[in-house]
Amino acid sequence: MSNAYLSLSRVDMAFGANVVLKGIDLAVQRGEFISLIGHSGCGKSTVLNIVAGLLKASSGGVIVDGREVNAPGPDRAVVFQNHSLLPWLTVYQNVELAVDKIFRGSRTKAERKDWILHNLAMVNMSHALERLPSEISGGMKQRVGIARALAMEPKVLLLDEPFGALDALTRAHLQDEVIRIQSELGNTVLMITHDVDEAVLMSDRVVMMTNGPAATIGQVMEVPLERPRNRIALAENPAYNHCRQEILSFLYEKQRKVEVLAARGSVRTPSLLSSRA
Ligand SMILES: Nc1ncnc2c1ncn2[C@@H]1O[C@H](COP(=O)(O)OP(=O)(O)OP(=O)(O)O)[C@@H](O)[C@H]1O
Repeated sequence: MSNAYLSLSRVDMAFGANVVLKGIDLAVQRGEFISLIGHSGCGKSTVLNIVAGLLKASSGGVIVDGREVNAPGPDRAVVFQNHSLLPWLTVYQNVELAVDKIFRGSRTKAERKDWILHNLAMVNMSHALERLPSEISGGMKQRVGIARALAMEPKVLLLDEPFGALDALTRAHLQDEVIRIQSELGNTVLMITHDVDEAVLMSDRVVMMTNGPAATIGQVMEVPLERPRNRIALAENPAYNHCRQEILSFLYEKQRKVEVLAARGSVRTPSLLSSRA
Protein backbone atom coordinates (compact mmCIF):
# COMPACT_ATOMS: atom_id res chain seq x y z
CA MET A 1 0.00 0.00 0.00
CA SER A 2 2.69 2.43 1.03
CA ASN A 3 4.32 2.85 -2.37
CA ALA A 4 1.01 3.22 -4.23
CA TYR A 5 0.51 6.41 -6.24
CA LEU A 6 -3.22 6.40 -5.59
CA SER A 7 -4.68 4.56 -2.65
CA LEU A 8 -8.14 4.17 -1.19
CA SER A 9 -8.11 2.89 2.37
CA ARG A 10 -11.14 1.46 4.12
CA VAL A 11 -13.47 3.80 2.28
CA ASP A 12 -17.09 3.64 3.47
CA MET A 13 -19.84 5.81 2.03
CA ALA A 14 -23.42 6.24 3.17
CA PHE A 15 -26.07 8.66 1.96
CA GLY A 16 -28.27 8.86 5.04
CA ALA A 17 -29.36 5.32 5.83
CA ASN A 18 -28.26 4.10 2.38
CA VAL A 19 -24.87 2.42 2.86
CA VAL A 20 -23.45 2.45 -0.65
CA LEU A 21 -19.79 1.49 -0.14
CA LYS A 22 -18.18 -0.57 2.60
CA GLY A 23 -14.47 -1.15 3.08
CA ILE A 24 -13.05 -0.16 -0.31
CA ASP A 25 -9.29 -0.79 -0.36
CA LEU A 26 -7.38 -0.21 -3.56
CA ALA A 27 -3.75 0.58 -4.31
CA VAL A 28 -2.89 1.86 -7.78
CA GLN A 29 0.66 2.19 -9.06
CA ARG A 30 1.89 5.18 -11.04
CA GLY A 31 1.10 4.69 -14.73
CA GLU A 32 -1.40 1.92 -14.11
CA PHE A 33 -4.67 1.74 -16.02
CA ILE A 34 -7.43 0.44 -13.75
CA SER A 35 -11.01 -0.30 -14.77
CA LEU A 36 -13.83 -0.44 -12.28
CA ILE A 37 -16.68 -2.69 -13.33
CA GLY A 38 -19.87 -3.73 -11.57
CA HIS A 39 -23.61 -3.84 -11.91
CA SER A 40 -25.56 -0.62 -12.31
CA GLY A 41 -26.03 1.26 -9.06
CA CYS A 42 -23.35 -0.61 -7.11
CA GLY A 43 -21.41 2.57 -6.41
CA LYS A 44 -18.75 2.94 -9.12
CA SER A 45 -19.38 6.65 -9.71
CA THR A 46 -19.43 7.19 -5.98
CA VAL A 47 -15.91 5.72 -5.77
CA LEU A 48 -14.73 7.94 -8.61
CA ASN A 49 -16.37 11.03 -7.13
CA ILE A 50 -14.65 10.38 -3.81
CA VAL A 51 -11.28 10.14 -5.57
CA ALA A 52 -12.13 13.32 -7.51
CA GLY A 53 -12.89 15.06 -4.21
CA LEU A 54 -16.46 15.79 -5.31
CA LEU A 55 -17.80 13.62 -2.48
CA LYS A 56 -16.36 13.12 0.97
CA ALA A 57 -16.20 9.52 2.18
CA SER A 58 -18.13 8.76 5.37
CA SER A 59 -14.96 7.13 6.65
CA GLY A 60 -11.60 6.06 5.29
CA GLY A 61 -9.55 8.14 2.91
CA VAL A 62 -7.87 8.63 -0.44
CA ILE A 63 -4.21 9.49 -0.97
CA VAL A 64 -2.75 10.68 -4.27
CA ASP A 65 1.03 10.95 -4.53
CA GLY A 66 1.38 11.17 -0.75
CA ARG A 67 -1.37 13.75 -0.17
CA GLU A 68 -4.79 13.17 1.27
CA VAL A 69 -7.64 14.13 -1.03
CA ASN A 70 -10.31 16.29 0.54
CA ALA A 71 -11.45 18.56 -2.32
CA PRO A 72 -11.39 18.63 -6.12
CA GLY A 73 -8.03 19.64 -7.56
CA PRO A 74 -6.20 19.89 -10.89
CA ASP A 75 -4.14 16.83 -9.98
CA ARG A 76 -7.30 14.74 -10.68
CA ALA A 77 -9.04 15.45 -13.97
CA VAL A 78 -12.43 13.91 -14.63
CA VAL A 79 -14.02 13.02 -17.97
CA PHE A 80 -17.73 12.23 -17.68
CA GLN A 81 -19.90 10.17 -20.01
CA ASN A 82 -21.76 13.25 -21.10
CA HIS A 83 -19.15 15.70 -22.18
CA SER A 84 -19.18 18.78 -20.03
CA LEU A 85 -18.03 21.43 -22.47
CA LEU A 86 -19.17 25.00 -22.10
CA PRO A 87 -21.56 25.51 -25.02
CA TRP A 88 -20.69 29.16 -25.65
CA LEU A 89 -16.95 28.48 -26.01
CA THR A 90 -15.22 27.01 -29.05
CA VAL A 91 -13.28 23.75 -28.95
CA TYR A 92 -10.05 25.71 -28.51
CA GLN A 93 -11.50 27.99 -25.82
CA ASN A 94 -12.86 25.07 -23.81
CA VAL A 95 -9.36 23.67 -23.45
CA GLU A 96 -7.87 27.15 -23.06
CA LEU A 97 -10.05 27.84 -20.03
CA ALA A 98 -8.59 24.88 -18.13
CA VAL A 99 -5.02 25.50 -19.31
CA ASP A 100 -5.09 29.18 -18.37
CA LYS A 101 -6.47 28.39 -14.95
CA ILE A 102 -3.65 26.00 -14.17
CA PHE A 103 -0.66 27.37 -16.07
CA ARG A 104 -1.22 31.16 -16.22
CA GLY A 105 1.39 31.73 -13.55
CA SER A 106 3.98 29.28 -14.86
CA ARG A 107 3.81 29.38 -18.68
CA THR A 108 3.76 32.23 -21.19
CA LYS A 109 0.73 32.83 -23.42
CA ALA A 110 2.63 31.37 -26.39
CA GLU A 111 3.58 28.27 -24.42
CA ARG A 112 0.00 27.82 -23.30
CA LYS A 113 -1.23 28.14 -26.88
CA ASP A 114 1.23 25.49 -28.07
CA TRP A 115 0.12 23.24 -25.25
CA ILE A 116 -3.59 23.62 -26.12
CA LEU A 117 -2.89 22.90 -29.79
CA HIS A 118 -0.71 19.92 -28.89
CA ASN A 119 -3.41 18.33 -26.74
CA LEU A 120 -6.13 18.89 -29.31
CA ALA A 121 -3.85 17.39 -31.97
CA MET A 122 -3.35 14.34 -29.77
CA VAL A 123 -7.08 13.57 -29.94
CA ASN A 124 -7.26 14.49 -33.66
CA MET A 125 -9.28 17.65 -33.22
CA SER A 126 -6.95 20.18 -34.87
CA HIS A 127 -9.39 20.64 -37.74
CA ALA A 128 -12.23 21.94 -35.54
CA LEU A 129 -10.62 24.48 -33.22
CA GLU A 130 -13.10 27.26 -33.95
CA ARG A 131 -16.25 25.16 -33.79
CA LEU A 132 -18.77 25.34 -30.97
CA PRO A 133 -19.79 22.15 -29.11
CA SER A 134 -23.19 22.31 -30.87
CA GLU A 135 -21.38 22.07 -34.21
CA ILE A 136 -19.48 18.83 -33.52
CA SER A 137 -20.50 15.21 -32.94
CA GLY A 138 -20.77 13.42 -29.59
CA GLY A 139 -17.53 11.54 -30.23
CA MET A 140 -15.75 14.81 -31.05
CA LYS A 141 -17.06 16.39 -27.86
CA GLN A 142 -15.66 13.46 -25.89
CA ARG A 143 -12.30 13.97 -27.64
CA VAL A 144 -12.27 17.60 -26.54
CA GLY A 145 -13.17 16.57 -22.98
CA ILE A 146 -10.25 14.13 -23.00
CA ALA A 147 -7.89 16.76 -24.47
CA ARG A 148 -8.98 19.22 -21.79
CA ALA A 149 -8.35 16.64 -19.05
CA LEU A 150 -4.94 15.68 -20.46
CA ALA A 151 -3.94 19.33 -20.88
CA MET A 152 -4.28 19.76 -17.12
CA GLU A 153 -1.39 17.28 -16.71
CA PRO A 154 -3.27 15.54 -13.93
CA LYS A 155 -1.60 13.03 -11.68
CA VAL A 156 -4.65 10.84 -12.07
CA LEU A 157 -7.11 10.74 -14.93
CA LEU A 158 -10.62 9.75 -13.84
CA LEU A 159 -12.86 8.48 -16.63
CA ASP A 160 -16.55 7.90 -15.82
CA GLU A 161 -17.85 5.78 -18.69
CA PRO A 162 -16.14 8.08 -21.18
CA PHE A 163 -17.28 6.09 -24.21
CA GLY A 164 -20.70 5.08 -22.89
CA ALA A 165 -22.75 7.42 -25.05
CA LEU A 166 -20.94 6.69 -28.32
CA ASP A 167 -21.77 4.39 -31.20
CA ALA A 168 -19.66 1.23 -31.49
CA LEU A 169 -17.30 2.47 -34.21
CA THR A 170 -16.61 5.86 -32.63
CA ARG A 171 -16.18 4.12 -29.32
CA ALA A 172 -13.55 1.77 -30.75
CA HIS A 173 -11.64 4.65 -32.37
CA LEU A 174 -11.63 6.67 -29.19
CA GLN A 175 -10.62 3.69 -27.05
CA ASP A 176 -7.65 3.17 -29.37
CA GLU A 177 -6.72 6.83 -29.06
CA VAL A 178 -6.84 6.75 -25.28
CA ILE A 179 -4.76 3.54 -25.27
CA ARG A 180 -2.16 5.20 -27.52
CA ILE A 181 -2.06 8.42 -25.49
CA GLN A 182 -1.80 6.54 -22.21
CA SER A 183 1.09 4.46 -23.55
CA GLU A 184 2.86 7.64 -24.67
CA LEU A 185 2.26 9.67 -21.52
CA GLY A 186 2.08 6.94 -18.86
CA ASN A 187 -1.00 8.42 -17.20
CA THR A 188 -2.41 6.82 -14.09
CA VAL A 189 -6.03 6.10 -15.00
CA LEU A 190 -9.13 5.00 -13.09
CA MET A 191 -11.94 4.26 -15.54
CA ILE A 192 -15.51 3.18 -14.89
CA THR A 193 -17.04 0.96 -17.51
CA HIS A 194 -19.94 -1.44 -18.03
CA ASP A 195 -18.21 -3.00 -21.00
CA VAL A 196 -16.26 -6.20 -20.36
CA ASP A 197 -14.32 -6.02 -23.64
CA GLU A 198 -13.38 -2.40 -23.03
CA ALA A 199 -12.16 -3.26 -19.54
CA VAL A 200 -9.91 -6.07 -20.76
CA LEU A 201 -8.66 -4.24 -23.83
CA MET A 202 -7.63 -1.11 -21.98
CA SER A 203 -6.63 -2.10 -18.46
CA ASP A 204 -3.66 -3.39 -16.53
CA ARG A 205 -6.07 -4.53 -13.82
CA VAL A 206 -9.83 -4.86 -13.65
CA VAL A 207 -11.46 -4.17 -10.30
CA MET A 208 -14.81 -5.92 -9.92
CA MET A 209 -17.33 -4.56 -7.46
CA THR A 210 -19.96 -6.55 -5.62
CA ASN A 211 -23.58 -5.47 -5.81
CA GLY A 212 -24.84 -2.85 -3.41
CA PRO A 213 -25.90 -1.97 -0.84
CA ALA A 214 -22.61 -1.94 1.03
CA ALA A 215 -20.73 -2.72 -2.18
CA THR A 216 -17.06 -3.51 -1.98
CA ILE A 217 -14.28 -4.90 -4.15
CA GLY A 218 -15.06 -8.53 -4.86
CA GLN A 219 -12.19 -9.45 -7.14
CA VAL A 220 -9.19 -7.83 -8.79
CA MET A 221 -7.89 -9.32 -12.02
CA GLU A 222 -4.54 -8.64 -13.68
CA VAL A 223 -4.74 -8.46 -17.46
CA PRO A 224 -1.65 -10.38 -18.62
CA LEU A 225 -1.67 -9.03 -22.17
CA GLU A 226 1.33 -7.30 -23.70
CA ARG A 227 1.01 -3.79 -25.04
CA PRO A 228 0.44 -2.49 -27.62
CA ARG A 229 -2.79 -4.45 -27.85
CA ASN A 230 -4.55 -5.05 -31.10
CA ARG A 231 -8.30 -5.48 -30.75
CA ILE A 232 -8.60 -7.72 -33.79
CA ALA A 233 -5.73 -10.03 -32.85
CA LEU A 234 -7.00 -10.20 -29.27
CA ALA A 235 -10.30 -11.75 -30.33
CA GLU A 236 -8.45 -15.02 -30.85
CA ASN A 237 -6.10 -14.70 -27.89
CA PRO A 238 -6.82 -17.35 -25.21
CA ALA A 239 -5.59 -15.08 -22.38
CA TYR A 240 -7.94 -12.31 -23.55
CA ASN A 241 -10.86 -14.70 -23.67
CA HIS A 242 -9.97 -16.06 -20.26
CA CYS A 243 -10.06 -12.53 -18.82
CA ARG A 244 -13.47 -11.88 -20.39
CA GLN A 245 -14.77 -15.14 -18.96
CA GLU A 246 -13.47 -14.30 -15.53
CA ILE A 247 -15.28 -10.96 -15.46
CA LEU A 248 -18.48 -12.36 -16.93
CA SER A 249 -18.44 -15.17 -14.41
CA PHE A 250 -17.99 -12.68 -11.58
CA LEU A 251 -20.78 -10.41 -12.78
CA TYR A 252 -23.33 -12.93 -13.94
CA GLU A 253 -22.65 -16.02 -11.84
CA LYS A 254 -20.97 -15.14 -8.56
CA GLN A 255 -22.87 -11.89 -8.06
CA ARG A 256 -26.13 -13.45 -9.17
CA LYS A 257 -25.76 -16.28 -6.66
CA VAL A 258 -25.31 -13.75 -3.89
CA GLU A 259 -28.42 -11.91 -5.04
CA VAL A 260 -30.47 -15.11 -5.04
CA LEU A 261 -29.25 -16.13 -1.59
CA ALA A 262 -29.88 -12.65 -0.25
CA ALA A 263 -33.43 -12.73 -1.63
CA ARG A 264 -34.02 -16.03 0.18
CA GLY A 265 -32.67 -14.54 3.39
CA SER A 266 -29.73 -16.97 3.45
CA VAL A 267 -27.14 -14.23 3.59
CA ARG A 268 -27.21 -11.01 5.50
CA THR A 269 -25.39 -8.78 3.05
CA PRO A 270 -24.45 -8.91 -0.60
CA SER A 271 -20.84 -8.26 0.31
CA LEU A 272 -20.34 -11.98 0.88
CA LEU A 273 -17.73 -12.02 -1.85
CA SER A 274 -15.80 -9.16 -0.42
CA SER A 275 -12.52 -11.00 0.10
CA ARG A 276 -10.31 -10.60 -2.94
CA ALA A 277 -10.06 -13.70 -5.04
N1 LIG B 1 -25.43 12.39 -4.10
C1 LIG B 1 -26.12 11.28 -3.78
N2 LIG B 1 -27.09 11.35 -2.84
C2 LIG B 1 -27.79 10.25 -2.47
N3 LIG B 1 -27.59 9.03 -3.01
C3 LIG B 1 -26.64 8.91 -3.94
C4 LIG B 1 -25.86 10.03 -4.38
N4 LIG B 1 -24.98 9.60 -5.32
C5 LIG B 1 -25.21 8.29 -5.48
N5 LIG B 1 -26.20 7.87 -4.65
C6 LIG B 1 -26.70 6.49 -4.53
O1 LIG B 1 -25.57 5.65 -4.42
C7 LIG B 1 -25.80 4.42 -5.10
C8 LIG B 1 -24.67 4.17 -6.08
O2 LIG B 1 -24.73 5.13 -7.12
P1 LIG B 1 -23.57 5.25 -8.20
O3 LIG B 1 -23.99 6.29 -9.17
O4 LIG B 1 -22.28 5.41 -7.53
O5 LIG B 1 -23.62 3.80 -8.88
P2 LIG B 1 -22.95 3.30 -10.23
O6 LIG B 1 -22.41 1.95 -9.98
O7 LIG B 1 -22.00 4.31 -10.74
O8 LIG B 1 -24.25 3.24 -11.16
P3 LIG B 1 -24.36 3.22 -12.78
O9 LIG B 1 -23.51 2.10 -13.23
O10 LIG B 1 -25.81 2.97 -13.02
O11 LIG B 1 -23.90 4.56 -13.25
C9 LIG B 1 -27.17 4.53 -5.74
O12 LIG B 1 -28.09 3.90 -4.88
C10 LIG B 1 -27.42 6.02 -5.78
O13 LIG B 1 -28.79 6.30 -5.68
